[in-house]
Amino acid sequence: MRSSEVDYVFPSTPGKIKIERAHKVNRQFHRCLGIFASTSSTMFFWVLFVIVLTASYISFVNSGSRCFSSPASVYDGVEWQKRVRTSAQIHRSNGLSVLVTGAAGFVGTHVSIALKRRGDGVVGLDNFNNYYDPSLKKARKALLNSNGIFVVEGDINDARILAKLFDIVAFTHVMHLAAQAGVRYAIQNPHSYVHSNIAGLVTLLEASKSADPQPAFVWASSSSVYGLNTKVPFSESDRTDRPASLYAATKKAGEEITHTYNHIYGLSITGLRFFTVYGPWGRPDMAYFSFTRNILQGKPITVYRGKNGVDLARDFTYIDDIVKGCLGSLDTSGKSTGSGGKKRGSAPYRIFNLGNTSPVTVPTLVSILEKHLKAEAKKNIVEMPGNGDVPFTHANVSLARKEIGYKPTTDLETGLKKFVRWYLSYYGYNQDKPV
Ligand SMILES: O=C(O)[C@H]1O[C@H](OP(=O)(O)OP(=O)(O)OC[C@H]2O[C@@H](n3ccc(=O)[nH]c3=O)[C@H](O)[C@@H]2O)[C@H](O)[C@@H](O)[C@@H]1O
Repeated sequence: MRSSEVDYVFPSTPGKIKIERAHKVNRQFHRCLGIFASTSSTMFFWVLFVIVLTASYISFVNSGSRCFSSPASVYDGVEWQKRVRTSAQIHRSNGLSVLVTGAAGFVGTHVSIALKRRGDGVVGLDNFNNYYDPSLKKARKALLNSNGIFVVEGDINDARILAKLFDIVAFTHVMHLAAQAGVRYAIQNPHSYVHSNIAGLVTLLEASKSADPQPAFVWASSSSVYGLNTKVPFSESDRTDRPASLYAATKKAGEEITHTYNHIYGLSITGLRFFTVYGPWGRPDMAYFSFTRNILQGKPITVYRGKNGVDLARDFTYIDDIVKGCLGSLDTSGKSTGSGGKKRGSAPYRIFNLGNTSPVTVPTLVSILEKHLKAEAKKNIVEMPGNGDVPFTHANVSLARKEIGYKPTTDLETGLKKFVRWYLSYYGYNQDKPV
């Protein structure tokens, strides 16, 4: 991969490559200088030296500042700090103060608003990357702002911004929803999964364990960790060592990584295995969303089918149920026990399935959409390609019910009706906004 491509894919990766490149330029410059000095007058040499050194310094500073998603000065402003503090303010007794990563994402937006509405303090963090249409993320940000939630534009890989945020606010909880999502996209861009779901996770855990007081940490794992399991429904104690995609592997790695931070530093950890979450303000890369767009535009949709003509099925879970699961997890998370890099006792480590408990096939999903959209889909049925998909998912949520009071209440028919209503109000029948 060319370096320009690396810069594009990883906008916030600390700029080791660039800094090294700047040093290399300096070294080459000094080598040339030696040759040049021997043949020129001292005066000319020093004038040239000062000019070139200045240019070299400016170039170095510029390359350094590009290495981070945002210059530090943006975060140091009095006005900026005031916005962070105001957004984090708690307006109920025993309320929480939550740092929500991926706040301008689908689940992040809904969870942030639900927390704010019940009087908790919320500060959002989002890098607004272009995995899917950033204008949808900007629209979600506007919605969050109108609910009194400030979303900081920054990346979970940027340790400086994280340290700054923990410096300004004593967060009681981190709700970590920022991730590279999507099962099949991992074939095209594997490194983006490692960058966000592993490197970014570790950077955020480092900041969380160093914070004083340490927050409790609740984060989004995925139903995809069950991989090639055939035992249904999926329970938390089932095997998760046979992932079918790199996406699933990074989520499984996240479960192991968070365990070490729980073990060594006493961070309270709750991992939530989300099962194909859908609903208003959803993700355009997901099947229910792209099918809706194509059906309305009269374009064909591709429906994958499993081996021997078996339909694929998903335990599609409505966003409002997921939000209840997230809030229930935050409320019951228990305290972290560490400070100054040492733990004082054991802290909770929990993993819960958040699913709907009633899988629906993909062709049924399509016919529900056809009904709500009053339009027929042009179906192109093909065998499921070997790109990371699993044939079915099905959640057992008894543990989540017992521990956090989770009880899904929205069936796919009802949830899709709400989604379609939102879709038409947001994009209109003519769909003049990009998706
Ligand atoms: O629950 C999860 O763990 C995962 O759920 C979704 O992943 P997925 O279930 O694959 O959701 P979709 O991409 O919406 O696909 C749903 C179903 O439609 C099928 N599909 C998808 C796309 C398409 O063009 N045609 C098609 O038939 C897929 O094979 C799958 O069976 C999310 O995209 C992941 O981020 C999340 O972690």
